[in-house]
Amino acid sequence: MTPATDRVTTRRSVLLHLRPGRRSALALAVSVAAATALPLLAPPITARFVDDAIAGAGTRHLALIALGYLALAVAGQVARMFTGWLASRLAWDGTNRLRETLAEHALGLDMAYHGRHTPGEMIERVDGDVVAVAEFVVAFLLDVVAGVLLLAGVTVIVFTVDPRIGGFLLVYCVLIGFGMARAQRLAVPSAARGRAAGAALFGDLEERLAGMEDIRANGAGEHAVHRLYQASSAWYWANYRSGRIGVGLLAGTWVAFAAGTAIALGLAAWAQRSGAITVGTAVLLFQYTLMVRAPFERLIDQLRQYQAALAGITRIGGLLAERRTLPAPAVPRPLPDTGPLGLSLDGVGFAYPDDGEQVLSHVTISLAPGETLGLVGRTGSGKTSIARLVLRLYDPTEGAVRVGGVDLRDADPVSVRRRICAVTQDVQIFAAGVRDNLTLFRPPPDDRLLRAVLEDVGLGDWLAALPDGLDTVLGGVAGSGVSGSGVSAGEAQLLAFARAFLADPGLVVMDEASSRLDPATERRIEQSVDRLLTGRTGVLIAHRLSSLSRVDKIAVIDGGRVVEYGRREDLVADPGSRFARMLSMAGVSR
Ligand SMILES: Nc1ncnc2c1ncn2[C@@H]1O[C@H](COP(=O)(O)OP(=O)(O)OP(=O)(O)O)[C@@H](O)[C@H]1O
Repeated sequence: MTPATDRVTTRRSVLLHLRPGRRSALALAVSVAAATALPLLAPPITARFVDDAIAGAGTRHLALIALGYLALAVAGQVARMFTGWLASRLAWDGTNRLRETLAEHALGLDMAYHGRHTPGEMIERVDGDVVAVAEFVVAFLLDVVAGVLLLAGVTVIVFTVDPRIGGFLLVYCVLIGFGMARAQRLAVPSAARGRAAGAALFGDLEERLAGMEDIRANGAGEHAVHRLYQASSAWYWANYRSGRIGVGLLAGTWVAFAAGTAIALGLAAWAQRSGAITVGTAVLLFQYTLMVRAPFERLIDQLRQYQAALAGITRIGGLLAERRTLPAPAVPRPLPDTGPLGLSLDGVGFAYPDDGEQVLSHVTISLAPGETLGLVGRTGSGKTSIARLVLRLYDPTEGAVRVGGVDLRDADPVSVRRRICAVTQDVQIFAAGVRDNLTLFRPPPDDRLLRAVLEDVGLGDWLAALPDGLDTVLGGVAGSGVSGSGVSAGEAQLLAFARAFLADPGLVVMDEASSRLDPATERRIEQSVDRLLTGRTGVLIAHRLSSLSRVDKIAVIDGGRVVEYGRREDLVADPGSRFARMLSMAGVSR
């Protein structure tokens, strides 16, 4: 497929989401036709009024014509308002469908994709671009379709009244339309640059806000403000350039219209003088010439929205065309439905797709169902990367990761998400009720079970202190800059354990919290870790060597390789082992 046909296909796939139902489309077509036809009937009434007035018609007769004109004007306005209402309702229905598809698609994309795009950029795509498209669809129906129909109607009528003036109007409309189409080609890329600069600014802003605590604590405020200044300035200049093009186009059309109206008026006056038409018909022709101006002006007004929408549709299409790099298995195999799951990594090698740099090599580890493994190693050694492979956020570039005897590349993704659970140190608390925060928006089990789980992880008193119990809306982690009903870092960790207990997985991957917690919370977390690992297979990325007292096996990772691997008690008993040396250096009792 060529890039051009590719672009057409992706645009079509976006527009298909916006297609209304048959009945709505019919209602819209009728109201657009009425909103266009009614104003076209007005000039003949004015012409009649002028001719009858010149011929000396009575006041009553003229008043009736004037009333007819008024009724027509009101009916035209009503039709236009109804079209506007219907068009925006249908556009929002369509764009909501599109937003849903986009959000679902984006959530299904790999971590590799999300690593390349900031959350702010995704928000701009799923919301900003979709809004631009919605606004354009409304404008397209009201101003573009209705405008083009009106132009066609005016030309046909003027042709039948006076073919010479009709011919002039046709040439004039074609020239203006051609000029605008050329101008649009000039304007679309500059509008696209404006929106891309906007997306970059919002992406930056989102990242800075999310990292507020680190930025403040490390005195990086000045740098952050400078980056924002650069992004805002790029946005300003991109918009300034596209605005300048828009203003230039508007000025150009004004001049073209003034010239066209003057010529049409001259032609009408000449035709009337030569006796070909009446004064009323000359007024009618003049009115029709004026009518041409409004749709063209609205068209050029919409050009900016059209550019934004076209650029938006292209980017939305690009996002929809984005495919997972993790291939779906041809015949998905479910992981064992119950009980702990065995885990084996056989000769695993891995490089992140973005930079292709080898971060893991020849990693071979195996855990029987119910066994637990502690991963230790310096920062950047590859522990998190191993965890990501076990969660199938990426596929290994060499070797295989098997869970419950099933190669994760062949495993049914639904059962992978159900049977393997991650407890990370970066716990996301959603601005939602406690219930939804525990079940992650899945249908909640019985409240008694939720309370029991919270009690078990040591959050019983916390729940009792909440104003609305399980219905209390949480807003964020304390100190994260997000307002909310006080969830401390420790409580957030405990909530993550409660989530894991509710999910009841067969394999748990845990990234131990490296942040300092008070001793009481730390004890509660340790107890929760113990209970969560009981009867389950577990991989624990430990930042404190003392946490490893509970695991069966230890793998010491260095530079992406397993440099030591064995049963914990064997390694502890061997004074020459790296692990034993690490324990003595850290002063941790064995
Ligand atoms: N998304 C990514 N894209 C590219 N490279 C990455 C990515 N994440 C990590 N890396 C690189 O992979 C290597 C291993 O990182 P990893 O996060 O697995 O180490 P770690 O042992 O978990 O470190 P830490 O203890 O600091 O969390 C590092 O060199 C890191 O820079």
